[in-house]
Amino acid sequence: MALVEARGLTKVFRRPDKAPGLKGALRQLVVRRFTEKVAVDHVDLAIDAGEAVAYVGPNGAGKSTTVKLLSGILVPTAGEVRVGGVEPHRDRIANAHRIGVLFGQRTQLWWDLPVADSLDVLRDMYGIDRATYTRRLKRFDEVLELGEILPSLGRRLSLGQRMRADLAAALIHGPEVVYLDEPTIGLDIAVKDRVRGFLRSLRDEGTTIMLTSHDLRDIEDVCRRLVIIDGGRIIFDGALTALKDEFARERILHVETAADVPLAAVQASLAGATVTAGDSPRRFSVRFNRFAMTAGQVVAALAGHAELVDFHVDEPSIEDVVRRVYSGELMAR
Ligand SMILES: Nc1ncnc2c1ncn2[C@@H]1O[C@H](COP(=O)(O)OP(=O)(O)OP(=O)(O)O)[C@@H](O)[C@H]1O
Repeated sequence: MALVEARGLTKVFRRPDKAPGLKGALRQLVVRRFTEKVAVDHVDLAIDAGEAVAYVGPNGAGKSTTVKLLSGILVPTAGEVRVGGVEPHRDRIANAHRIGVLFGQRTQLWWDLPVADSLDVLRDMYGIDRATYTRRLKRFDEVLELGEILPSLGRRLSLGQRMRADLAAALIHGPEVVYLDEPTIGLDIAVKDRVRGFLRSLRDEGTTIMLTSHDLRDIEDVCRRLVIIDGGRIIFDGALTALKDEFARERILHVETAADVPLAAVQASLAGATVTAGDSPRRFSVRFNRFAMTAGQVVAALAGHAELVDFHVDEPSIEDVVRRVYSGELMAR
């Protein structure tokens, strides 16, 4: 059985529909009207222990709502959810010991306490023994340079410092599953890299990770599986490489020639490809389907028009591919 399991998981929010002003308020007292928003719509998800899954989608897609359902903060409107066999919203305490949650936009540190005290409160709450606590803090310090921020009050931290402290707070009890929402937002490049390395090591030690990020480097570095949600529904669930392989048919050959070349003639010799002018008459690019023709064939066709000075082939980035799945241009599933 998967460690995290959701079947037909659905969350509908009801918001009172109130017209503005006193009249609207009075009318609402008499006839209560609501607008319903289906934030998560029949989501099926199974995550095995030790998997690292990226959970991505455009703004408002339903990512945070899913994480809140999985962490027991919200009660599902319909469907089932289990983490390690426990229904998170029914057994919040058992679930809290098992999971770690980081919401990039919110903190779980106490504003008026030094970070060290916040972590100490968590140590007490989770009943972590001193030796384990000290070992974990040492490790966090190595990766997150926690030592320097331990004496600072929660409210004095910069965004980057807060994120590092919050990561420590989310992981101090050694959770089996961690839900991380934008864990590298606001961090400088060097710290981002270290956090990613740290998440990879957690994954390799068997921690299950569900990662939400708009930074596709986070995803590529940490996760092998990608789940894309849009409009509350899962529109892709598979290996990152499968997404790339399935959809990244496109290759772009960038060319520089020794002499000006009439692009219409180039286009005519490359049926099925698209030729686009570059920033000079001797530079252009050819977009082609790598399953229909090879880069070698394209180069051979171009060599018939002019001497090639330089060329290189680009493949679409995963960011590009995901963007196209969102936009409906590439249909997955
Ligand atoms: N408490 C709530 N009451 C009413 N509607 C809500 C509530 N929480 C979320 N929604 C709506 O549900 C939808 C999904 O929101 P959610 O926060 O899960 O999206 P998200 O994918 O996490 O977006 P983002 O990337 O912007 O954080 C949105 O349309 C949002 O407005």
